[in-house]
This record gives sequence, C-alpha cells and structure tokens, in this order.
Amino acid sequence: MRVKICGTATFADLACAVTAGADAVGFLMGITHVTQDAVTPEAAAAMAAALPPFVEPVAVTHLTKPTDLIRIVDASHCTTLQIQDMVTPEDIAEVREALPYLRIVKAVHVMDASAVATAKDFAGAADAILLDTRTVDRIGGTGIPHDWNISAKIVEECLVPVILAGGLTPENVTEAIRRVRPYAVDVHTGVKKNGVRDAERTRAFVVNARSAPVPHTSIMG
Ligand SMILES: O=C(O)c1ccccc1N[C@@H]1O[C@H](COP(=O)(O)O)[C@@H](O)[C@H]1O
Repeated sequence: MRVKICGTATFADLACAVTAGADAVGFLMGITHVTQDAVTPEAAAAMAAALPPFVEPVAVTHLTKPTDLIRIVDASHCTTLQIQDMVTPEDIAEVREALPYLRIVKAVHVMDASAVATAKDFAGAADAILLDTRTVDRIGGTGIPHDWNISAKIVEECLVPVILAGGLTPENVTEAIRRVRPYAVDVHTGVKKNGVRDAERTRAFVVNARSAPVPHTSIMG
C-alpha cells in the first residue's frame, strides 16, 4: 500500500514523513481556506530538493486556472499535481500538454452516491482519483471520514488508481483499506497530535497502512 503524508510545511515535517516511510509528501499551495500548513512554491521547491529518491513531491491546491496550476508546479518542482477544486477534463488536458511528465490527481469529494459518476468523469483525464471529504467551508484537510461504501464502489468502477483520503488515522486506516481496497492512502489531520505533526502517529499510520491485507488488483488496465 502506497502512502502520502500531506500538509508538509517544514523540514521537520519532511523528515518525519520520510523517516516514517512515506511514498509521497504533499505541499499545500494556493489554498482558499485558512491553514497553518500552506507554503509558497519556493519553500516547497527547497523541501522537494531535500527529498531522497523514491519519495514523490506533490503540489496540492485549490487553484483552478490551468495557467496558475502550471505556474505552481513549475515553481515548486513537484512531480505530481493534486487538484482539489472544480476544473474540467479539458483544463487537466491543458496542464498535461504544458507539462507532459506531470502525474495529475483529481480530488473527488464523496458527499453522496453522485461521487461515483464524478469520479468516472475524471478517470479519463486524470492519472488517479483521490477520494476526500468536504464540508461547507473546507475542501480537503477536514479530518472527517466519508462513506467508505461509496469509496469502495468507486474503486470497483474506476479504471484508474483510486487514493483514499479524508479523516484517516493510524487507528482506522487498516479497516479503511480492508473495506475500500484503494491504490494508496493519504492523510493530514490524523497524524497530528495537539495540532502538530507527530512522528509516532505518522510512523504508526504508515506501519498500519502497510500491514493491511489487500488482494492484488491490477491498476494498469
Ligand atoms: O490537508 C489540508 O489541510 C488541505 C487543505 C486544503 C486542501 C486539501 C488539503 N489536504 C488534502 O485533504 C486530504 C485529507 O485531509 P485530512 O487527512 O482529512 O486532514 C489530505 O490528505 C490532502 O490530500
């Protein structure tokens, strides 16, 4: 099971995720709600430069204009872009044309069963779908799980890798993986303690995610 740890705001956060064994680290840029963990593209680039091999830097943003998305990827040196807010498949294609090497992840917010169709709509344009939670005033980073039955249905019906996020913790991630069978898992709030990234919770999250029994399912079509 692949694991992304999101909300990397400092070199200490970076070291915590790398030491825990994360496969990817997320940098929050161009975020529309208040978050203590947002960084500038330049700060993300400095942290990305410090990553060892086999750990992917991911730009996570609410920005939606292709020119803005291209700009933050270029400036942050991230190799994966996670688009949290509403864009069209055509917008994604425009970003991909400008940055052919880029892996593009589209977040889909699982509010009800309509998320299944939404995920399938983006599966052709994005390289992966990320299933997250949203509230009235936050699109991502809520710390709140959503209906994993819907997430499991999306995994069954989507032809691209599906990443499960939204309220995951070291305590629930094994059950989440058993029920949803995602390609990867992604967490921010759940590995904090008293509002700060916690090394033991981060390590436990990775260990528990990797220990979950997941039957092999092909993600290469
Ligand atoms: O993590 C955030 O603060 C955040 C802010 C704005 C957009 C996306 C954000 N994070 C993404 O949301 C998931 C789930 O977060 P959480 O574990 O429920 O706190 C996170 O993994 C990022 O992909």
